[in-house]
Amino acid sequence: MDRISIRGGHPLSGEIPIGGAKNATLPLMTAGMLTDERLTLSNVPRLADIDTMAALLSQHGIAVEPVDAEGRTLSIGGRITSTEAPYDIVRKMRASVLVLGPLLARTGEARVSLPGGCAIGTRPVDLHLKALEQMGAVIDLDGGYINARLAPGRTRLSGARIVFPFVSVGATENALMAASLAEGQTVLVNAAREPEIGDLAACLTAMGARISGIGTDKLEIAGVARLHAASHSVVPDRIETGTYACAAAITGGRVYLRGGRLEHLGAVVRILREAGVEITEDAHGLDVRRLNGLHGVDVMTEPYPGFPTDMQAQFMALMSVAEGAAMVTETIFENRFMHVPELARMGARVNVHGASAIVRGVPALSGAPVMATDLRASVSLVLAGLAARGETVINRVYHLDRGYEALERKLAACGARVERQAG
Ligand SMILES: CC(=O)N[C@H]1[C@@H](OP(=O)(O)OP(=O)(O)OC[C@H]2O[C@@H](n3ccc(=O)[nH]c3=O)[C@H](O)[C@@H]2O)O[C@H](CO)[C@@H](O)[C@@H]1O
Ligand SMILES: C=C(OP(=O)(O)O)C(=O)O
Repeated sequence: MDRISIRGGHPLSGEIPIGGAKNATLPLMTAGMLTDERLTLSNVPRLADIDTMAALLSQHGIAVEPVDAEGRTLSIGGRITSTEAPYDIVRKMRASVLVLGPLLARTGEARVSLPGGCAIGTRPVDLHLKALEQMGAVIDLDGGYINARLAPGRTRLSGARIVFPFVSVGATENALMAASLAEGQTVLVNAAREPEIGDLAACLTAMGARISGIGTDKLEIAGVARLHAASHSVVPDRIETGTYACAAAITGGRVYLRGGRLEHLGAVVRILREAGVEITEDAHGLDVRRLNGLHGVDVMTEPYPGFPTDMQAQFMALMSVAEGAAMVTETIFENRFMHVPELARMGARVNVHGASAIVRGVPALSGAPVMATDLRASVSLVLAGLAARGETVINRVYHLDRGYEALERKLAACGARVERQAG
């Protein structure tokens, strides 16, 4: 297995290109199942998760073909030939459950492996299932699979008023896609407002869907009988942007994040500024630098526009070298502090009490061999390694490859001493 080796202590300086968002691309690819015509997606990041989704779509009979040499523009299309999403693919990536709404809407049936838990939490899909049941699906769970079909006598899903008891990004996406082809009006109340939802809604609109309330927590969808071909450019990755902003800050450097957008960062900008990071925007990206010391700032993860859980680990790495203390509270996932013991091995002082961690900043971290069990935890160790004295070796690089394209090349181009070692 590959490893990443970092020799820390070099302020980053230079430019980092921000790619399209993984968490926008995955649902956008499943939206390609909503029509027999072609959906062309550009600004697609080259990531392991995108390959996994392409493999899943091809299992359903949908071809995902690169249009350009680099594979950043994908053409998605074909007729659905199988309505089964097998365990072997779904277990690799939870976002696979996003085929459920499109399969049901298009064919009236779906058999999708239950995604199961993962390192960060149990992550049930009950809200996805309830929403689809309210739209006329009959669902049972059997042998680890979700078996879904239209209720007897129905030929299409039907519009419904769906009130989510709490915010779920994935359940909002599945319901939004299903509602686009349902008969009649659907209202999604307490819908997720993440920029990736807005991006999906914009793409569906280009495909002929009738959606209002985009960007708010109440989406109204007037179902249409069919959707058609469209082209869509994927929104820039706000989590990649925030991660590299933390990289600049933790090394005391300055980077230009080409393609980064302030409007999508939500609370991250305010919190980073409070911590002593300067962020300015121009027409093409963000200039991020740390002028003086870092200060401890408390954060609590929340649905967008609050501070994202996908930035919690990176921010904790930053706080581990800030002056003073910071309380980091995780409210979205019950087990998202796996980076804490690894950061502690590098000299960070962190105490976890239930859903909160108290981080007491230290003057310096020291390099160590580390590993993590999920994507953002892994990248938080990369950030810590960039700031630490000596060498840090990060194992289980495949987690990073799920969500960070060319991580070591992007960092090395800004002066980081980082390399991938084939294992
Ligand atoms: C591919 C993708 O976009 N992944 C993101 C998406 O995951 P994902 O869509 O899985 O996250 P959700 O917003 O659905 O999860 C939020 C919370 O709701 C719970 N829940 C969710 C659905 C459900 O049916 N029942 C239930 O209890 C989850 O366990 C979690 O505690 O949003 C998360 C929260 O911003 C991010 O961390 C993930 O990076
Ligand atoms: C948790 C994440 O992804 P997923 O929902 O695909 O596990 C993430 O992107 O940080």
